Amino acid sequence: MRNAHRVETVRAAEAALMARLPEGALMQRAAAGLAAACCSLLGRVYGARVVLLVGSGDNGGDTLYAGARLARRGAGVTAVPLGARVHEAGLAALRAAGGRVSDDPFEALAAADLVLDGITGIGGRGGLRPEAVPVARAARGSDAVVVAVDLPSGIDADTGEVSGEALRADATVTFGTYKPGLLIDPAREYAGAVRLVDIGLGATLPSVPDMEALQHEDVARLLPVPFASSDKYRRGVVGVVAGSARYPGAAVLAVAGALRGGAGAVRYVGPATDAVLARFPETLVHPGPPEKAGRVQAWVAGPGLGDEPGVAEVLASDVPVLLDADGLRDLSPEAVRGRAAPTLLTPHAGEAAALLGVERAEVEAHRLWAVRELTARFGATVLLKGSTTLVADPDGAPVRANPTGTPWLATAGSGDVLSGLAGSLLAAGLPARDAASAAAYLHGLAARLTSATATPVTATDVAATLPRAWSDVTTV
Ligand SMILES: NC(=O)C1=CN([C@@H]2O[C@H](COP(=O)(O)OP(=O)(O)OC[C@H]3O[C@@H](n4cnc5c(N)ncnc54)[C@H](O)[C@@H]3O)[C@@H](O)[C@H]2O)[C@@H](O)CC1
Ligand SMILES: Nc1ncnc2c1ncn2[C@@H]1O[C@H](COP(=O)(O)OP(=O)(O)O)[C@@H](O)[C@H]1O
Ligand SMILES: [K+]
Repeated sequence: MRNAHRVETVRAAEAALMARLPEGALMQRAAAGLAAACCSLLGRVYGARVVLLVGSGDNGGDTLYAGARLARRGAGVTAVPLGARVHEAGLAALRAAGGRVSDDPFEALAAADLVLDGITGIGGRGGLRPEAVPVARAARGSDAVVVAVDLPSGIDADTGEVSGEALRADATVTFGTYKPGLLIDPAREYAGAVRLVDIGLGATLPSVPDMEALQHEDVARLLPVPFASSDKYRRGVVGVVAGSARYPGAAVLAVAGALRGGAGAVRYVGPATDAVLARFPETLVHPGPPEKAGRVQAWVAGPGLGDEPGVAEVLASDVPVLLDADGLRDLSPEAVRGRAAPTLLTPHAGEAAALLGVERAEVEAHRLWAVRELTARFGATVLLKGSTTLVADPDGAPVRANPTGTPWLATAGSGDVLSGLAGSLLAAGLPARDAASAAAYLHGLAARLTSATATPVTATDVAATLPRAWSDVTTV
């Protein structure tokens, strides 16, 4: 599991740890880890030209001490102070190691091999200040590798929001724990590849994080495995209410996802039975209504449904229900709140915006807020799709950010595959939060495996690659 903690939590844990350690020890740990990461990125340190962008706080201090370590190994290190103050002891260490200070950032950046962004860390508020903006742009425009210290300056560490300009890094070296902003777009994209440096904070951080991201081994533990005594009904039957005369393909894609999600059987209910059977003869089909179709352990309703009935009927059932696409249209919180069994909503940003009564751009800029707000209003588990898929649970468990996926997934019908897959995991008995996050993980991984050759993927490809993703996750 990759854990993330909010600034307030990090500060409290740091204070508790610092009380047990000699003064400055934590900053030295951070600087040592940062310098080591820089050495591995540079390959050859001796003679490398390194520029430090130094703000007025401790983030600048980390950067100066790391710069001093690189200077001692023969790098030519130039610090560019950008704040009203500078970490004096760090600056003295850099000078003692042979580093220099320049007030012309542009000259230094033009020749740099490596740039360290130490403008702001967890103390940063708002986007970059105007005077730092041209410097950040010059860093990005240079040939240098840009490494953000703790986090890219200008992003919001707690939410992943970016208001104004932020520095775009190739890599981020973060200390002690991930920050939520490093897991959530738009900020996540600014961070590049994130490397965590252990500074001993595990001893004082709370065991329940503020956010988390599953890894292969976590997903492997969640996925259902049949036993010798299993039969198809005990493995779970997932019912799929999807498709219409206009969108029969959505039914096929949702069933494709459902067949690969570990349920023992998939029951399709709706008008696209011919299309579904032509593609997947193993499907049990029924024209509807859902309550006449036979027993299921979970329902998926909505993909390509148009104005076809079925949503109200599945909401009236006493089993877990996943609503997607047309199943979310005009959905009232009361219809969901009154249910005894779990409900999982899987909107994309546009659907989330409609449910919240805001513009789509608002959801995209404030993804964490949007997923939490939907969860609170509907009393349901919510999977918000998009560039970073988020899963929030009404019981207040840490929000999960999905670390897999690729923008190639932004292709028609891929969401239908996801809803079938997540519904199948629900039917197999996973709690809604686990079903949603394991499904997003496998779905994103399947898309990555499919697009490994940098070619466009189709929703059908993603569904067909789900078994490879499953095996990739379970054979670590
Ligand atoms: N507290 C600790 O024990 C440790 C802290 N460490 C480092 O310390 C950092 C936090 O240090 P600070 O609390 O000093 O905070 P920062 O270094 O993040 O920055 C705070 C300073 O930046 C200014 N500032 C705020 N927003 C700005 C903006 N948008 N543009 C320009 N300047 C802005 C503030 O006026 C303040 O002077 C962490 O991110 C980490 O890098 C590490 O050394 C590990 C140990
Ligand atoms: N920019 C992006 N980066 C990564 N994944 C994305 C991006 N845009 C969309 N996705 C993913 O693609 C899928 C699209 O689902 P959805 O919007 O419901 O499409 P459809 O309705 O056509 O099936 C979701 O899993 C979503 O998370
Ligand atoms: K930084």
